[in-house]
Amino acid sequence: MKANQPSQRDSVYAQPLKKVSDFAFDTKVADVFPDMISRSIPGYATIIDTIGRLATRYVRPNSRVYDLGCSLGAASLAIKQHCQAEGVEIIAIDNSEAMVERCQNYVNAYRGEISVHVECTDIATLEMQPCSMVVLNFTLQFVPPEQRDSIIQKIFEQLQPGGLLVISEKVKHHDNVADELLIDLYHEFKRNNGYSDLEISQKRAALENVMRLNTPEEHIQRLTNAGFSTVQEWFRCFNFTSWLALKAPEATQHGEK
Ligand SMILES: C[S@@+](CC[C@H](N)C(=O)[O-])C[C@H]1O[C@@H](n2cnc3c(N)ncnc32)[C@H](O)[C@@H]1O
Ligand SMILES: O=C(O)C(=O)C[C@]1(C(=O)O)C=C[C@@H](O)C=C1
Repeated sequence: MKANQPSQRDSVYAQPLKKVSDFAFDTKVADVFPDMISRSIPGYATIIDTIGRLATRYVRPNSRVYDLGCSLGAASLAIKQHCQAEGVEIIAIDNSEAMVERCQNYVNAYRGEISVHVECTDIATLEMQPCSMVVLNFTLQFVPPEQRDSIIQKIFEQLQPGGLLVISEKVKHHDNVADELLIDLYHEFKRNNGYSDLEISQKRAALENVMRLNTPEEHIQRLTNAGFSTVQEWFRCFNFTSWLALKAPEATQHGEK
């Protein structure tokens, strides 16, 4: 079974709860995560597949790739499946023990040239090494907002010239009409994927304190401030979006664009 394909059905919020606790990436969530994420993020399969395809273009031979907030390793496995470059190592990081343990099992099940090193660490304190590609697929939204700038800055500094960051996020909007419409369409998407109104509202309450969203403008500003020369949205559905951010190649790094 692939880390991005439905497994056990997600029923974490199916029964009425007396008190809805903060959402956590614990064993209950990790056990149903492939089903949860594929029914909760519009375009998830496309995003994962495209991360693999981008890897074939941007991952350099004898370089590292980081998958930050890897969960069960779906992005790492897509990169491993697509990328042909030699001497590549993927470093898959997550701070949930439950995710890391299961990710290791998924990764072990796949042979191939590219090795995947799975580690349980907070990405805020992770000491990164030079790399040619970094994936932050729906991870930064769970990191305390005050830590986000320095994480993006650290990624930029460790990326080799010409390197790629793929960052996907759920976003909010300043325009209330647009924000409410996109949230409403998103809830309709969830209902169409079999979630009840109770599941949708209990999960929304659980996420309120732990998933603090930025606007697209805030994300783009943060990436630009860090030094990325190209920031391009390549996927959007409702309030879910993904950008690619490129560090300029060496020859164009000093304003010679
Ligand atoms: C929505 S999931 C990411 C999905 C995954 N990237 C994928 O493509 O399937 C967010 C993940 O980020 C992890 N996470 C949240 N904050 C983190 C942090 N500070 N350091 C490392 N991992 C973190 C969570 O444990 C969770 O597994
Ligand atoms: O906003 C929601 O209701 C979600 O379910 C979103 C979201 C996410 O964006 O990461 C939240 C938790 C799970 O990781 C899967 C999806």
